[in-house]
Amino acid sequence: KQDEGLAADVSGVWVGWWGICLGLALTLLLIGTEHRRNSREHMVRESRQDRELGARPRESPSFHRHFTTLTITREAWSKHGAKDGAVGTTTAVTTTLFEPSGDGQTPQVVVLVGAPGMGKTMMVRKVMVEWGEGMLHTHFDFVFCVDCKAITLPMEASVADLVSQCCPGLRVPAGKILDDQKKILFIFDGFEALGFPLVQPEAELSSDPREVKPLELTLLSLLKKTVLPEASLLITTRPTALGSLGQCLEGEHYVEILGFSAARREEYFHRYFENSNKGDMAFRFARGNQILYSLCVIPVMSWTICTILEQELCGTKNLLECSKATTGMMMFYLSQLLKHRDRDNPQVLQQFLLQLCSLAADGIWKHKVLFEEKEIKDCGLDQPGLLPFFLNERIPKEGEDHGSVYAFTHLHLQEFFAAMFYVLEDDGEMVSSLGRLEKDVNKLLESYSKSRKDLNVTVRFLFGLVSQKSVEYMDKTIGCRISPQAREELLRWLQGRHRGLSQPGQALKVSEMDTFRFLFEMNEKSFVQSALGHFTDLDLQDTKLTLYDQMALSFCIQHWDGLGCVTLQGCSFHWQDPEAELDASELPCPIHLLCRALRHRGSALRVLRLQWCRLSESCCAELAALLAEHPGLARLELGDSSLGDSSVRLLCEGLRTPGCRLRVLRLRYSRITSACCEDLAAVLGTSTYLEELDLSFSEGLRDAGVELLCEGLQHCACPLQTLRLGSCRLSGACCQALATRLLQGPRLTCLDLSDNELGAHGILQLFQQLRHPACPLRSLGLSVDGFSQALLQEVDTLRALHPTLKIGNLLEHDVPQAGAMARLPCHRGLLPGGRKVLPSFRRPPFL
Ligand SMILES: Nc1ncnc2c1ncn2[C@@H]1O[C@H](COP(=O)(O)OP(=O)(O)OP(=O)(O)O)[C@@H](O)[C@H]1O
Repeated sequence: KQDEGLAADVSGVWVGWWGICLGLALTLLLIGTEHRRNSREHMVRESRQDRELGARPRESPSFHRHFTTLTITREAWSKHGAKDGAVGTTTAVTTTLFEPSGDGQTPQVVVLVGAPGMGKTMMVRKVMVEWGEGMLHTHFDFVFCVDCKAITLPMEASVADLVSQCCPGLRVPAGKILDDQKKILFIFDGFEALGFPLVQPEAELSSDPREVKPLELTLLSLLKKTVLPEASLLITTRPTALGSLGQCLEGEHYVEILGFSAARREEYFHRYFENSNKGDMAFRFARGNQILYSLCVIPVMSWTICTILEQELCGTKNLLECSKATTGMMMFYLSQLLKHRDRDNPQVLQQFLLQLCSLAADGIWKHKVLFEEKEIKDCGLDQPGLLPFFLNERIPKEGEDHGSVYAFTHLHLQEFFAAMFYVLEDDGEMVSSLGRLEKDVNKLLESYSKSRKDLNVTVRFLFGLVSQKSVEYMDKTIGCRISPQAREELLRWLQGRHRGLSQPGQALKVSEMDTFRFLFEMNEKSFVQSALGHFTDLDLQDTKLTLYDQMALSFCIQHWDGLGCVTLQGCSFHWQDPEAELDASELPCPIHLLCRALRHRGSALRVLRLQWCRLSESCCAELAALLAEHPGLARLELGDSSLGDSSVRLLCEGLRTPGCRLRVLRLRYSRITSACCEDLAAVLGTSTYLEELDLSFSEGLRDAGVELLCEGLQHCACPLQTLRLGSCRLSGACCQALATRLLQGPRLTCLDLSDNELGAHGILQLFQQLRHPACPLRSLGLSVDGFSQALLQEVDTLRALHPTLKIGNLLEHDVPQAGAMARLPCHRGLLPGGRKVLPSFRRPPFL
């Protein structure tokens, strides 16, 4: 319903770009010397009037505010085909259209080429506004704009009639205006829509602006310059019509619109949304989804996304709840694309789409984005009423003898149609001329799993298309039938692929991010439950999680009841492009979505591993809230150089709450100092659950920190069994405090002090306590390789007293992945003195 409402709401916008009548059938805009100011003002008003948003004038911003500069290439085309060699890419400001080119010549005829929705009409409007305001193109006194999409034929008129008819109040006779040809610019917008034959005998054409002829001849005379040969022309066209246009023109200059550059995409979003917060939010959303962001190069796609997000923001005020994943946006785009087609015969569209999708899929399998004219014809796609919406004609290079070649406007559009190929209902009558491609979903999925990672986007769209919502939307809004049959195959494939990846006897884990993306595209709770119900672990290591990924992950976690263990070691959580200039202070903490999902009712989470994730303080506050609310969470592993005292203090708040039942807390490789140890000691003193505390490799902890921790250990309720302080740059100074607590903390069975320089005296202090028969310790971590003979003898004595006691290096090496190594406090694991942060693996075995 919402979708329908949205489509109805914005229908006005599409009127503009799909070339349905904007107003007058033929718009001629005119300025004469004596009327210049009045006429210009009038035209500026006209051009600026935002017809696009006519449906909602309240929100209608000025044309200037909306217009975003486009990137163009000059002379990308020539009559004989695409130019060889480098093509200059310029950021277009309209002034450049009629500026002298490299050879110093001012172009008289400019052809503006662009795929549908690339912004040709917008560019024309910009030209008119700028000229009308007297800012640009001031060498023209008269500008006439012909909207080719709205011309109704037949009709007879001379050029002078056209001028007079459109400007009835003009006191200067039209004939007089036309005398000074050089001062006139004619704009033909949407040349491809001219529905008349362009080949006419020269003799039929007019050379006199006052001569009355059928309108098609009058217009053709203007294009072929048999009349007003010194007037300038600006012609916009989709690539499809370039061939026929080239036959009419002489000495033309070609300019191709390439769309929005990266910077302009961001600018467009901010221009679209009046409210800068909303603009930021919407852009962040699009930026966080690589497919959408890439599609935003096409202005109308940017518009599509903004329009949908605007609606979402009205409803939820928060795009994090936006369920419109990529497929949803594409379907909306498609629905608008086909809005004004003839709906009388839906079978024609279904048949056309079947052929189009078959072509797209065939291309995707063969890594092919260009299609020859023959293929298009063989498939029956050469239908003028439909083809130009989907495929753009490219003119071959000089010397190439095959006909024109065609391409989809964007690779992701081809991928979308390729996915549709697998699910579009076929009434059996269609005889595919491609014929070769099998509609076999399993083959697609298997190839993707094995080697064809490039099929990822196609598979993603496939999941999106078979959702219940999509099937209904496509049927109702577009009139095209999708079969949800493939759902079963998709489900079996998802269940099977991770089973294969999990080791026998180990927990069944999901370790591919794309699974979550697929499930998010489908967006069905029950499907997630069926797909993930058998798995217990999630393990994504060293993955860069975009905002889209986080949304997908969080959606799946919320509906994954059996999820017990989450390992996201070395992952990064991006809410925006790291290089973006957007203010990040307003953003929720990077793991907000994850924590929110993990808190869902019925969550079976026991273990959460987030080492090497560079978590900020605000993340620790979120984790504290999670600890407080999630009594099932038993093990939390964090740690890297971003974890400091204030972060640990925040965590301690969560640890002290009655709801927290954490048993194991690992805070390794951190920056913590003795400053936060009082808080940790308080936790040790009060928690009745915490059994293991691991602060290994936290080099700022030092002896003072350990002494403070020992205060907590003395409480008789302290259930701590394992305390790991390996590689914390401790000296013998902390040994007295530790030795005393060895007997007081009745449950402490493992103390790891490996890779610290405790000195013989400190070690002997510990050994002395170990001799006591009541000492519960079973493992003592020490670096024994430098032990003196006397110390070794002590070890033997202790072993005789406690045969099960282990003394030796206990450091556990959860060495981070290659990428995460760079995030260590000191580069490449070396401290300033050359000492290794990560201890050597070459340790002697336990004594
Ligand atoms: N420069 C721009 N600045 C802001 N928005 C733009 C710009 N260009 C295009 N758009 C958006 O894209 C939509 C389509 O643009 P436009 O109608 O100019 O495309 P077109 O190339 O003329 O398409 P068609 O070939 O279908 O006529 C516009 O209605 C507008 O929403």
